[in-house]
Amino acid sequence: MRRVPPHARKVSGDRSDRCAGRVVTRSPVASVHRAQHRAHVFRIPMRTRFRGQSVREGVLLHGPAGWGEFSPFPEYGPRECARWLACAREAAFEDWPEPVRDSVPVNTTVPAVDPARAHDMVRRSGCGTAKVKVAERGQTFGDDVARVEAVRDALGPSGLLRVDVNGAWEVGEAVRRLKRLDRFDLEYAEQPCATLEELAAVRRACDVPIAADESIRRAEDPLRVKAAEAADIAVIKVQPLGGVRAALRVVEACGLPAVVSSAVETSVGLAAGLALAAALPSLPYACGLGTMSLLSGDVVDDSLLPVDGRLAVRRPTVNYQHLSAYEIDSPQWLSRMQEASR
Ligand SMILES: O=C(O)CCC(=O)c1ccccc1C(=O)O
Ligand SMILES: [Mg+2]
Repeated sequence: MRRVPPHARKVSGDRSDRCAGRVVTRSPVASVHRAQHRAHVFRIPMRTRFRGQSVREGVLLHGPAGWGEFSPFPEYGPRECARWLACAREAAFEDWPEPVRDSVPVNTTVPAVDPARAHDMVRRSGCGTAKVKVAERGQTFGDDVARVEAVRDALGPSGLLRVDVNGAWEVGEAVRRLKRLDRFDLEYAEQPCATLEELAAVRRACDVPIAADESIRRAEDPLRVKAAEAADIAVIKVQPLGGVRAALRVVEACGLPAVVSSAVETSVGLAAGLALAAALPSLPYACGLGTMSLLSGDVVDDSLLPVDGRLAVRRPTVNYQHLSAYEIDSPQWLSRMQEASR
């Protein structure tokens, strides 16, 4: 008999009656109606603006295997959203791979805030690795240098410091800027340019290791990164890749070391990323799963907050009292989920 892994065990069975079941049927009217009973739309304010957003919204699904989160970013269309939904359904109805470790190292994520705030955020996080957002719209490269300098100061010389450019730079600009930022000793640079070809060119021209994020998360073929010699590291997000098992297959096929990273989810969504990070045969880098502190609240008791830079592997359970504080009535979200399931 197959053993049910601890994180796939049924959660707080008491309310499962009103939450179990699938959202999808052939009839849009029936399925949206049904979804209203089984899906919970949430809206949680962020502590700091991140990626131009000040709230995080999505849908939580409850099934026999546990809770799943469907929280695609606003700009994602139905085709991309289908993979995010597959991740939520896997969490609610299927099982996850067995963990091979009981904790996962994480980085703290520093949004495009001023240097004093960045310093403070890193110190409070307790993490020895920080990822700093740079190239924010409306800011200058001088702002980036000041933030990176503050974060290096907060980490001390033994800390690891990575930057995330979200594809904003041209090749020449990226090479010059990464060389300047490398004064603060960069562990790697995430998505310095938008395309694979540009990433490959930057990688050839500078010593800073390159990580691919959008080139995997938003690509038709996430495996092209390896063939294009565009990156040293693959940033892996479970929702955009269609779930824990699908993401595990991407990691295996692409053959690059993986950094499992969040999409700034509640602890329900983070738990899926944590399950992947826990199951990977090798985990040489800290993961980007330390994002709970970017949200002003959570839907579980036992929030996935790192302690001493590590997340203990577990799967927290939704607390309906916490959920009710953030639950909203949103037909738009239910139809978004509906469209993703076609
Ligand atoms: O990797 C991390 O440290 C946190 C996750 C993160 O940065 C992120 C979160 C939501 C959307 C995009 C990104 C990104 O890596 O670009
Ligand atoms: Mg990124």
